[in-house]
Amino acid sequence: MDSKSGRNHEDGESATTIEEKIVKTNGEVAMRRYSKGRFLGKGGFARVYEFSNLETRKVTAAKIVPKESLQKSRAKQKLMSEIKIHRALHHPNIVGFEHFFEDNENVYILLELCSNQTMNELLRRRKRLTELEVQCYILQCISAMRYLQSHKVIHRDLKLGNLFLSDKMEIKIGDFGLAAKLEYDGEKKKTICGTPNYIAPEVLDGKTGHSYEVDIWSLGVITYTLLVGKPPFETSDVKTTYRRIKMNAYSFPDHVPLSESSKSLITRILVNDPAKRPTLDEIVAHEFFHQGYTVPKLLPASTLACPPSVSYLRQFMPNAQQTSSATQRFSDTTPSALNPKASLRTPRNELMNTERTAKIKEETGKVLGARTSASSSYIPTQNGPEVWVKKWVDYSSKYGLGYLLSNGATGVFFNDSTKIILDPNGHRFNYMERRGPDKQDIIVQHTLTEYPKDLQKKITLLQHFRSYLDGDVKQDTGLEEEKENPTPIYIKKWMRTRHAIMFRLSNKIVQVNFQDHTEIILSSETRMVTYVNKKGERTTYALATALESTNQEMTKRLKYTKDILTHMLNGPNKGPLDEELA
Ligand SMILES: Nc1ncnc2c1ncn2[C@@H]1O[C@H](COP(=O)(O)OP(=O)(O)OP(=O)(O)O)[C@@H](O)[C@H]1O
Repeated sequence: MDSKSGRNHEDGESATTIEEKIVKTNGEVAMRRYSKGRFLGKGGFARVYEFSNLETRKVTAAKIVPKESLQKSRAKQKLMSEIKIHRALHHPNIVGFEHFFEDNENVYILLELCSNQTMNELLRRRKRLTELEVQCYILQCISAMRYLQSHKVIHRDLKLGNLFLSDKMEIKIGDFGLAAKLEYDGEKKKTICGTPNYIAPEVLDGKTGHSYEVDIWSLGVITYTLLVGKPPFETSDVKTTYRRIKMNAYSFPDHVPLSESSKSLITRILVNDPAKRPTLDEIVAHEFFHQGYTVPKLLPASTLACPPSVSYLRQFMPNAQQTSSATQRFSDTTPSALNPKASLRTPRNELMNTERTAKIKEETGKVLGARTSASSSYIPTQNGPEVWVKKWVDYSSKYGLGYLLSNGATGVFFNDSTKIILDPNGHRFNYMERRGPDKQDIIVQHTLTEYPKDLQKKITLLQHFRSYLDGDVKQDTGLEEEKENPTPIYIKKWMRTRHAIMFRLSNKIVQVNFQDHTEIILSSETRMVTYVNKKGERTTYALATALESTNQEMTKRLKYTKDILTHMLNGPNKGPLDEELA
């Protein structure tokens, strides 16, 4: 095999066509062309790009190693060994090896594309993971490690940066640059290799040689790092880290709530004598993985940015008894994961108090208004509206309006006028898009575990809004059967004025929340008005009675509501009460 690259741009970083020359068995020569796309990352010598096969359109990750870097025979040897070992491996939790070729300048290794980066980036975003997530990821690693052992392969560099995540959120072990294939069972390797934080003590010792147990050690370090947020032996210099590894000097920090079973598993694995470490089968049998609930095979993509919601966690638990205790622990171990970009999440109970809101505004400079609706603590009267907007956050400077309805559903009205409404139990959602000549909302239902790829960004945003707004609702929703809801209630329209924000719901309810915390909720169908006064007291009237009421505070706001509605329907037209309410 041979190839040549036909560059469109000289810098070699922009759009380029790479040609692979294929010599067939009958001597005929054919060309396979790839378009070199997005830069994915770089390692020691390699740069990795997205490659799409121009004929089949298949997209892969291409590791490009310049031949210049392979001049030393050791480097060449290492690359050949990586290719030889990796190409023979086929397992759902190992990065797929497609094939490799070379041209005059580079060696190209085409690998299965892992579009969700590595566990390194995941942990950077999330700070640390919940126990359920760690169980799910570690079990996938073990599945791949069992396969590696059955093929006599020691990876020798298992670390977060070599645990890739596919678009389906599967773990894929990659980078076989330091891997070794044993010739016979019981063979010991002597070469010192590995990454400082994850390196096993017997590798540092270098006397006795090492085997599969080094990967088990790294798995212990990975488990600790995912749960605690940093590696157990980490220090500012490599020598001290090595000293700590040799002395087995690590501890569990007090500020991170960890279950006894997780600590017990880590302690069992991180023992300096490799012969005393558990086997993969013993690890799987450890109580950490047997807590009376089912560990999910895969996690939703939303967990790339936010911890799984309590209602999501509940799906994996067989009965309410176990649910409450296990969910509690998951929540306790859940960090307040702030997405560095959106920074919407706040601790429970503090949600949207003035100080906190001010801080968020300061942090993001984006949130224009956020407060708890005065009605949030009120139970509707018999005649009151069935559903109203309980909390909202205006992030339309960037993405849209997020809101929580009184029935526990979370929704987003995106700036592109598409809408999402997520069921209270956090599983099913409806996506609304205005299509067709009459611009009607077309509603399509999906689940958070299965939805079209192009909705991923919107789902991540929905999760952010949900974590921010849904501080305490999830615990109240119970474990009721999920029902398909053919007519979801969601915000169809909204607007802001100087004094108020107005929502129009799909069930024709109009709600106006005023700056002074009063609210009008108007149901055109039942012709009822609910008024929430400055003290938060709520009263429901028939519309005719309300219009004739002597309660000036209410009638003024009712009139203002009418004006806003007129404004919305007829375009800008400053309401007469605008000045009065200022
Ligand atoms: N299959 C893949 N899918 C998506 N991105 C990838 C893939 N393989 C590698 N990358 C990206 O390229 C970066 C470098 O890849 P890799 O770690 O394999 O290179 P390396 O030279 O072997 O690195 P190291 O110096 O860690 O041994 C990764 O951190 C990742 O960001």
